[in-house]
Amino acid sequence: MTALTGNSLVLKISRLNIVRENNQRSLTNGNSVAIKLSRHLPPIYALTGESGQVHRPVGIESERDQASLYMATAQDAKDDRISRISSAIRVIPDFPKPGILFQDITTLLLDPRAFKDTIDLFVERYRGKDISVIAGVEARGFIFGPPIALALGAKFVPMRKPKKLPGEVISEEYSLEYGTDKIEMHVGAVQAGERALVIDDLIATGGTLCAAIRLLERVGVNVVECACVIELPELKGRERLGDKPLFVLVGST
Ligand SMILES: O=P(O)(O)OC[C@H]1O[C@H](OP(=O)(O)OP(=O)(O)O)[C@H](O)[C@@H]1O
Ligand SMILES: Nc1ncnc2[nH]cnc12
Repeated sequence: MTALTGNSLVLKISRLNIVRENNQRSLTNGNSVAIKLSRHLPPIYALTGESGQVHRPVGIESERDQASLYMATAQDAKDDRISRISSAIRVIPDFPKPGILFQDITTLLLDPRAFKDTIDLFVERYRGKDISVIAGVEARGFIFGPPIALALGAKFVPMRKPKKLPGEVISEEYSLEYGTDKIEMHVGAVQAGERALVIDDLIATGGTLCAAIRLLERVGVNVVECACVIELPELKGRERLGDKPLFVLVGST
């Protein structure tokens, strides 16, 4: 539904409305303004709703305008989700050791919308990419991996800390921002030739993801990409991954 109120154009799109008022854009819930958007958009525009579907804009002057409008608005909706995710992550100084700025994703999990946005962004990226294995790293990769695996119709393979898995395992050691550790995977959980995505909440030095990649590649799995919610770029984990693609949603918050 579309309505003109004074100099405001209101587009009702599923549960979100867009208002243009005094040359400022706002998202509204019913008639009350909830969020002011800061980025510039073309004068008349569309919005991707919760389903990710792009709604058709009105008053487009040319095919070219229309194409750039779709791109701008899809990007804005994506940015909106990213900023919601970023603001839902809490940062705790000096945990677990002095000098560490701990990125706490438990607050993201308390916000169902931001948590869903996180999963949706990963699923949108990997849908149709023929991925049969989602390998999640203990512990926080166990939170984000399974819903992605279910949405993609892939299996979830836990990469566990030592002595947790009951069957025959292969293991890899790695160094951390604070300490060293080891991860293990059940023999037979994956087959040579499968296409895998490695998921974790965060990349710091990249040691954990590199160990996960080594484990999978030792048994002939093709690791297509690694995906994390957060990257700490100053720790150069991306460089440690070398040519292996890395997809992240937010830089350190
Ligand atoms: O890029 P890196 O330097 O390897 O660090 C990243 C890893 O560190 C954190 O896990 P942590 O080892 O603290 O284990 P936990 O999730 O079991 O607490 C984080 O969840 C990643 O798995
Ligand atoms: N700064 C950090 N915050 C949360 N998890 C981490 N793992 C390694 N470094 C971390």
